[in-house]
Amino acid sequence: MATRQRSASQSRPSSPTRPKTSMRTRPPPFVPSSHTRVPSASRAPPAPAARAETPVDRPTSPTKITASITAGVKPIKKNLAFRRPMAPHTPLGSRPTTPSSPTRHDSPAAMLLTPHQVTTVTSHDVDVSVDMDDGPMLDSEDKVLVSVRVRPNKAGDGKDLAWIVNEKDDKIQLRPENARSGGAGTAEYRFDNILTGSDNKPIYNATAKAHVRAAMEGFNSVIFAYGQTASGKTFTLTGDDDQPGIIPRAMKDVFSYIRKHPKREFLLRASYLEIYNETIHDLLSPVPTPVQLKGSTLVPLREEVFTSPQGVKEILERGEGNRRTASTDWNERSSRSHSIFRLVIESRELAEASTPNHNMPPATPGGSRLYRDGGKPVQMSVLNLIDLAGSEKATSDKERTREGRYINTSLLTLGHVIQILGENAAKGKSDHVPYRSSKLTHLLQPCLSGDARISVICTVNAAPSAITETQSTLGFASRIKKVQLNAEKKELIDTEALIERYKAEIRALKQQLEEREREAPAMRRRLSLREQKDESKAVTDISKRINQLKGLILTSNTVDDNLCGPRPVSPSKIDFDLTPHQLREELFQAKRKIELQDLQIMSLETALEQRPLISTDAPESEKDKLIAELQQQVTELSLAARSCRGIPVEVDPALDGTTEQEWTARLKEMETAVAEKDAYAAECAKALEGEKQLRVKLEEANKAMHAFVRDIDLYITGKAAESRIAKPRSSGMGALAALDTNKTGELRRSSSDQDLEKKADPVLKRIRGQPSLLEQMPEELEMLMNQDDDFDMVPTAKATLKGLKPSTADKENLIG
Ligand SMILES: Nc1ncnc2c1ncn2[C@@H]1O[C@H](COP(=O)(O)OP(=O)(O)OP(=O)(O)O)[C@@H](O)[C@H]1O
Repeated sequence: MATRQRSASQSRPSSPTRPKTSMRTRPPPFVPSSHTRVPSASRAPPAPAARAETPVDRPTSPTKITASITAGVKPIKKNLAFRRPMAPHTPLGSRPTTPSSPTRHDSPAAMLLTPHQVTTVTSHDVDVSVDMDDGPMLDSEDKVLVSVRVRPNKAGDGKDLAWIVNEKDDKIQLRPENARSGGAGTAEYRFDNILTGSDNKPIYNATAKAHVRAAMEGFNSVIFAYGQTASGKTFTLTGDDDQPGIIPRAMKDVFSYIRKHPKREFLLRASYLEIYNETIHDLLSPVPTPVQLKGSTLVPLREEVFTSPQGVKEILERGEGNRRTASTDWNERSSRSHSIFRLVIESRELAEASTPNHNMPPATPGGSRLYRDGGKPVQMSVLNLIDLAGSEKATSDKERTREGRYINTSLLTLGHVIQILGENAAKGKSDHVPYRSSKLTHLLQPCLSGDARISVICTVNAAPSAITETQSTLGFASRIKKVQLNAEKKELIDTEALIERYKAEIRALKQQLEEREREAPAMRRRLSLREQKDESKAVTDISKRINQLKGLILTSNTVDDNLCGPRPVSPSKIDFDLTPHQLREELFQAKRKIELQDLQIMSLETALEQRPLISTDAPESEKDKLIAELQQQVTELSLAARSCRGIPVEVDPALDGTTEQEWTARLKEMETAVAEKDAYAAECAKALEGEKQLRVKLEEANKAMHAFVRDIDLYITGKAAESRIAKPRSSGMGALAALDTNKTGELRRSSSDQDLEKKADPVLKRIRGQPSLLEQMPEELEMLMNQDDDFDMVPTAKATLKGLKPSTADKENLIG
């Protein structure tokens, strides 16, 4: 089974302590907190006691620093598919292979929430040609809208179907020839809609459009798909690129509705859950965490504010990526969990800025600040879009069978609850309804008990092989039709709505800004250049925050259901009916605004110089990557710093061994490099030793040569002495010169030498009888000349010595 393992490094970090900040402190960047307690779908306005932690700090403390939700969280791969890719339209009854476990795709990027989520990319391309206001109205609002969608057969001709499908009259009936094989009768079923085909647009228009509109108008609404596995629930709810399902179409309509209601402002936030094996999981949480159902409150639950179709697309994409799916015997990508996409819609009439509501009662502690501020009540509703897991028979895979048991049990409980509710409504009873028997019914309790408008799309497989399952689904559809609803609009007159908190924060920040603005001229004289820069930065940050908060609140001017991102607000027009005094006042205000903008420009320039490593609208995955890298660096540097200071370093388990692994690898690399260098050094030493030996040999050869030369000199000197006539010849011109001359065959004796020789004739005669010194060349020199081919230098030395060795002719010349 694919379980979500929570490593130490993935554990949620504790929020850092909030630093105390003075009034001059730069306000924090807007980062809604990750987990927000939400009211249950039906109990939309939270009771003050169970007040939700909201995605922002309280308006009264705009300078508080909110912890980044992703601190310490490992980045997780982002799943790029918006919707899980649908398996190719499987022929009915075909059996794809079964993998070992369901996938909870690697949780995608842990995110830093930005106020706009994603606002700049092109809007989700959904073809919704029917305007929301032109869509169908709910005819019987106290009843569940029940539709049956028949999945087309492989050929698409409806020929081999076991059911007679009458779309025109919204009837479905088992063919008589199939009645026996299914063990069922041929009773006719009638519902609000019987739909066929693969086009998702008519399905959306018939089953969901009115409910989305109701949600925008302040009613809690639920749309869910129920049916046997592989009957087309996910295809209906999510769809694919060619056929967007109910969820993307609904989101498109939400923006379309805002666009068409210029007198209201809206705040949208989304969460995405799944119930897998009776445990609720938050599909938007970067760290897989089970969500607890406390009463009707889900904790912890991540809610994300979004401001554009692209923003919600990104949320859906992430949630879809985290859903557990697996291949079963019937469906290649079977949902193994019930998934619930929740959209909280807050809206209220735009207040006329210049007309405070003086008629309202004064604010009392714990009472409504709304009246004091001239605000209007806030409508709050929840739209739940639910894709239930499919009921199924035991499969060939153990794990799938176990999941199937959980799925079937919770669906049975849902059926049971629906039956009791139907009976209670029909017979005017109030029997106990076992909502808490399963997580699904517990979660849906507020809606099922009547406080929501409900639309159910029962998907069926009309093949003869699935008659029993189809009958069971149609039975469920019939039972839920009997449930009585009593949904009412929720209007909050208190200030707990998020939209009001944002508004209050905007007011507080604006006040701060005005104060600063008033003090600005005096301050400029008093402050140093650096302080002035800081001041201007603080001012810019406040205005930035104001703009961020304003950006979260949507109006018809700021949203576009088709284009990318919010539109700029159109400039206000000049009213020529104003008196000169009023115009002067406006002019004065405009001048002040310009001054303020100058200040902002200065601060923006400073900010530009110190701009962050990554742009704020970079994809979440990049931000997460950068955060992870920086965290890694911080950890490594702090470890290094500790070890430098001699503090024993304990390896942080949160590092998950990665640093240690990295350093071990580096150490190995260095050891290899050292070993290579050692080997090279040993080779060098060996070569040096060889060189030394060569030098010794050369020195020996040198000595031998000198001895030889000395002998020659001695011989010549001796000859001169013996002649007793001439002075001895200098050794410089002695043997070597003589030998050189001799070598060229041009040994010339001077006439005076010849004379001397004649005079020394008796001595010469004596010497001639003895062996020549030249013939007495030392043996080792001879050896050296003939051996030692090992070294480069030897041939040179050898050549020199060979050059020195006189030839027989030379010797004869010399002696003779
Ligand atoms: N109306 C339809 N037209 C064309 N293809 C369809 C239709 N309904 C379902 N399919 C195809 O049938 C397959 C199974 O559909 P899907 O996954 O939506 O079933 P499911 O009811 O959600 O199953 P599970 O409960 O196992 O998750 C998909 O490949 C889907 O594309």
